[in-house]
Amino acid sequence: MTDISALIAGIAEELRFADNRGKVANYIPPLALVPDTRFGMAVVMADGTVHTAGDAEEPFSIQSISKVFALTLALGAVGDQLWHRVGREPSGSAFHSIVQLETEHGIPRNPFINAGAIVVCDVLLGRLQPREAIGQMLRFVRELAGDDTIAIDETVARAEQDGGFRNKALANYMRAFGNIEGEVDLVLGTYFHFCALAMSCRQLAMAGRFLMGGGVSDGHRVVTEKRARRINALMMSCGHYDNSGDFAYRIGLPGKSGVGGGILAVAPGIASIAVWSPGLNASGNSQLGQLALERLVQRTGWSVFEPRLSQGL
Ligand SMILES: NC(=O)CC[C@H](N)C(=O)O
Repeated sequence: MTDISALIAGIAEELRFADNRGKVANYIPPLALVPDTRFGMAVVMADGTVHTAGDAEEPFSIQSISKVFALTLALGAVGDQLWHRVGREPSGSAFHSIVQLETEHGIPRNPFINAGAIVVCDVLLGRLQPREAIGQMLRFVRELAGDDTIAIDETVARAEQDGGFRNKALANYMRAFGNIEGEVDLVLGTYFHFCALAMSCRQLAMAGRFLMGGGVSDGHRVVTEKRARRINALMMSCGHYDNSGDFAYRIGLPGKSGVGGGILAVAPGIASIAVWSPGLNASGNSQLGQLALERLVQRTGWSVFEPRLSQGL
């Protein structure tokens, strides 16, 4: 039996003095203030045991990782109807790219790029007021994590509302194609509040349990097994923007990153994993977070592409 606590403590120690730490995002001013020396990791095993290392209890801005929770809520609200308005293919483009929207008639490639997540928010607002949708999201992640202290960082939400010019362009552009139905400001306000959720590695790994557990978290069914499998498939193919292929190649787990430097990764049936290191690579994914996950899967054999001997292969 591998000692997971010792394993991740070892990885945290190895990466402590890494010199290629990536660059902290600065286009959202409050994110630029986070020191690049922060590093946290949390692993929740299928049996419920939790292992943490480094700054695993410190909340950080989960940013695009919220797109996983928003997608889950939207699928719950409208089911497969969602796929009329957003695709399921990797974009091969940057997270905030606009280029494909012109030739693809305002239909974003997938729900994990900004354009796709903005459409997902618009879908949620088809049934709820922004305040209700934000409240629903907060209740959802609190329940998934089993932790009522999770909050939204209003400073981050406001900073994105004050800047966020690319997101405004994306939303307006999609509105021109008829793929945003609500008021652009309200849709974006909701989107920015989702992105501004602050969670620690422990809270995030706890919240990811339903994706590890075939849709079940802590004995409660959150989504069907089929839906959990499909969300994992989207995370594998699209969770890291134009870096998704490389993430699958190196790590081999469904994962979703955010520009706050967090990554949620899922080893189905085995573990839910969160890692945080604020420095980003050129595609906007945590540089050391990916390296830490790569080392973890190399040492545990948790990649989904690993032959599972227990299944008689
Ligand atoms: N990749 C990300 O985490 C991007 C999210 C960020 N809030 C944005 O919209 O730009």
